[in-house]
Amino acid sequence: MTDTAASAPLYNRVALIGMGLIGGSFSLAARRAGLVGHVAGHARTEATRARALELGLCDSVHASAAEAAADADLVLLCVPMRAMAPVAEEIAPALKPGATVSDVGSAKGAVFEAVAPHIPEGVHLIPGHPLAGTEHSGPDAGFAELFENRWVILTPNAETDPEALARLRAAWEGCGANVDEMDPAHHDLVLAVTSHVPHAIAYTMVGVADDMRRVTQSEVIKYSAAGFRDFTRIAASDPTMWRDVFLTNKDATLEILGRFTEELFALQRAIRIGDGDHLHAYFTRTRAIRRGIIEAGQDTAAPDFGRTPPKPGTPKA
Ligand SMILES: NC(=O)C1=CN([C@@H]2O[C@H](COP(=O)(O)OP(=O)(O)OC[C@H]3O[C@@H](n4cnc5c(N)ncnc54)[C@H](O)[C@@H]3O)[C@@H](O)[C@H]2O)C=CC1
Ligand SMILES: O=C(O)C(=O)Cc1ccc(O)cc1
Repeated sequence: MTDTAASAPLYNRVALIGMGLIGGSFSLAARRAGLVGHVAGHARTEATRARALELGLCDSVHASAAEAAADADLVLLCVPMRAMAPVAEEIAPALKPGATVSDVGSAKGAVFEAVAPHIPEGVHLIPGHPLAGTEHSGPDAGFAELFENRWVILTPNAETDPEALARLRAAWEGCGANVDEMDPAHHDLVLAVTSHVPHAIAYTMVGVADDMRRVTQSEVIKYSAAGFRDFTRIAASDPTMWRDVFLTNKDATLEILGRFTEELFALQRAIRIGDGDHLHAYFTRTRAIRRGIIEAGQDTAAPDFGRTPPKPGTPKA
């Protein structure tokens, strides 16, 4: 990263539309690596704008998203999924020819559908998704190390300008991420399996436990083992963000939830009829999958996916 810092920034002016966990983390990482020049930030409330300046997430703050986007070389949409379309419509007239518009939203088909109609000729739209986050939100949640050794998926298409794509890829790599490209529909299915449905399960399980708690008082929380505590962490994620994820990745989520429910019913039946062979065979298969992941060295994201931000001044590992 020292080399990058010494060279010219990849983007002279960046507009961050939304300065919460992901927008704030991108800014801290990109500024630390010298990848960006001036960062103009937009947030809806005066309190967030003031806090973002205080935390050094941006150089200037703007009450209007269009004002922040004006003259920017990169406009990064870091808002909840269903805010993408209104924001794109608002900034469209201000976009500079040759600029890149990207985003960090958790579903990719919906972003393209919502944003592309507003993007003027000569502006490059390259949707993206960092597979990194925590259950925290808002400007104080951001930290520069969030993307280190995490995947960022970009979803370009046949018309995407190769130079604009290479520059965006370099920006995320400069933030410490590994970058892959994917078709948006494939991305949405993969993420439904690996992130969206697991969140739905966590939300449901915590809801069930909460109902139980009314019967057992505090026992559910008091005696919960690590698995359930992880569920409570995930279920503490931002309700607006996750409402939007499920509503905008509807088809893939319903497809995977359907398959999940079928498997769950089969498991439920095996327990009811005492089919130990079914249970044993199922658990043997899933254990082999986990071991395969570890043996292939692909378990890099798991141990601290929801790690807490390092304290200011903590030396980098
Ligand atoms: N939280 C996570 O772990 C991850 C989130 N994402 C995606 O990143 C995006 C942002 O998420 P976070 O940074 O976690 O959220 P956040 O809640 O921390 O920040 C969102 C920002 O958007 C602003 N905002 C909300 N609605 C807006 C609107 N209608 N117009 C303008 N600004 C608006 C908020 O004021 C805030 O500054 C979402 O699309 C989410 O799906 C992607 C990867 C991980
Ligand atoms: O905190 C966790 O466990 C996460 O799963 C973070 C996360 C949330 C949403 C995404 O689109 C990507 C990553």
